[in-house]
Amino acid sequence: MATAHFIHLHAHGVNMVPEDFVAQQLNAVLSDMNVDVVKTGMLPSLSVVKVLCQSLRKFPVKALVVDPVMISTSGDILAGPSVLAGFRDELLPMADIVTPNIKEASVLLGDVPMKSVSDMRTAAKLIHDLGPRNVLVKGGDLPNSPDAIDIFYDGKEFYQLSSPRVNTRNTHGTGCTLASCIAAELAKGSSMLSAVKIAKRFIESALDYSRDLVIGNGVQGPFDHFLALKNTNKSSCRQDRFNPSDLFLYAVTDSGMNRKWGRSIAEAVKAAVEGGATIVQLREKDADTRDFVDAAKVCLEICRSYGVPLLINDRIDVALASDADGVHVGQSDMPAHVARTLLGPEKIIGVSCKTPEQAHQAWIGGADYIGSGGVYPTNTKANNRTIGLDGLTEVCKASKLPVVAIGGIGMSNARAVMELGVPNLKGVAVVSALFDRECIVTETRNLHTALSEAALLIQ
Ligand SMILES: Cc1ncc(COP(=O)(O)OP(=O)(O)O)c(N)n1
Ligand SMILES: Cc1ncsc1CCOP(=O)(O)O
Ligand SMILES: [Mg+2]
Repeated sequence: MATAHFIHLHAHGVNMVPEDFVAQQLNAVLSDMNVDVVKTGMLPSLSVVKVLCQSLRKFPVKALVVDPVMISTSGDILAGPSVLAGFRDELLPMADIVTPNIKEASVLLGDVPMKSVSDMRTAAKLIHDLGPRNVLVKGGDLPNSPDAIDIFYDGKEFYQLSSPRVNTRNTHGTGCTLASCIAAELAKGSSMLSAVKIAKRFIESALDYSRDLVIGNGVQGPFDHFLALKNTNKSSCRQDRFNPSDLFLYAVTDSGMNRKWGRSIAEAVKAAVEGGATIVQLREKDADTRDFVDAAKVCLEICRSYGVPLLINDRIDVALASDADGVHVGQSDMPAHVARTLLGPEKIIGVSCKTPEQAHQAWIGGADYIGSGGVYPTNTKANNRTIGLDGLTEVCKASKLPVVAIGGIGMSNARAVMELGVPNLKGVAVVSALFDRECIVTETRNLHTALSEAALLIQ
């Protein structure tokens, strides 16, 4: 079977489609189907812009995504001043979101300089004043920036969305894909900010996946949109990067407890996964860095053989050195967005949150899940405020991310936590009830059974 690649060619010539033919085509599609979302790409003339606006007035859609293609990433100028006037006067006021890169943002605003993230914010606001409901200024081409920073502005708040810059020549078509992905997510019912975040993460993953592709001889190569269909062994791009149901029974180790019971970290981890732990975190507060990395590598082999993800508490360096599946960070650890930049799109990032506001920030920062607690008082973490079942419920209800409950949870109360049945609550994280016990396998098995029974009740 031939491999399909979505190929964007550099412009070698342009053949304009007459505007009445474009009008006919739009009429044929928009009158025949209930189109929810329209996304525009390159619009070559003012008359085509006008035809499009007329059609959209006749057949209104739920969302219009405007990718103001005027200058390609490769620097080709794709639209002249009259098209620019059409964008400003007619199309942008109808748009639900417009997604200029920094060169396009500059041109839209009459060639203002765009040299910094602060310039991007100013531009987002000024473009918003032209009429679109939301603006995403893409900073992929911003010079001297180690990250790909985009500014999203919804008319009230600015959101700085950053992702690690993927070092590859295969960036051709990223702008079109981002806007198409936003359109697809909106059609599926996402909110605008969600759609933008999902699209950005898709681009990041696709760039990472395609970084070494060699297709054609252009300065830029195309990237591969079909990464999700490929069965790859590339560890940086596992198929199921994170499955929220993995949070069901989250075993968190403790070096003090292992010492007390005379066990190595690896022995403790092996027992927990044998008993049915669905995800493991190494929380080794007093381990030497070298020992920690070595132990993580051994634990990773054990966990991989059970198909269980292994995360590292606090230590991004140890996660990177051992190629663990991700990290868990708290409110005073490395911020999630920095961890994301360091670890890349495919690693799992969990963030501890006690409040809805922290949960919102974790989501903005690109986390995958939230650990919320202490639900009950605990001796395992000193000076940790207890939030109770009410605090947990509040976080779960507000969260856009899956949540795992933590703190003082064991056989006596795990059912009560699960039976809350609140949205997003996926499981419990446990330290002492598994690791400060004589037989870790038995304790894990019993807790797994109790949680499964409770989960059945709330279905
Ligand atoms: C799953 C999970 N949730 C919360 C925490 C606590 O993290 P943090 O607040 O950073 O505290 P420490 O564990 O680092 O002491 C966690 N580790 N895991
Ligand atoms: C790490 C952490 N974060 C909030 S509570 C807690 C400790 C949980 O340990 P235990 O399960 O023994 O109460
Ligand atoms: Mg921490």
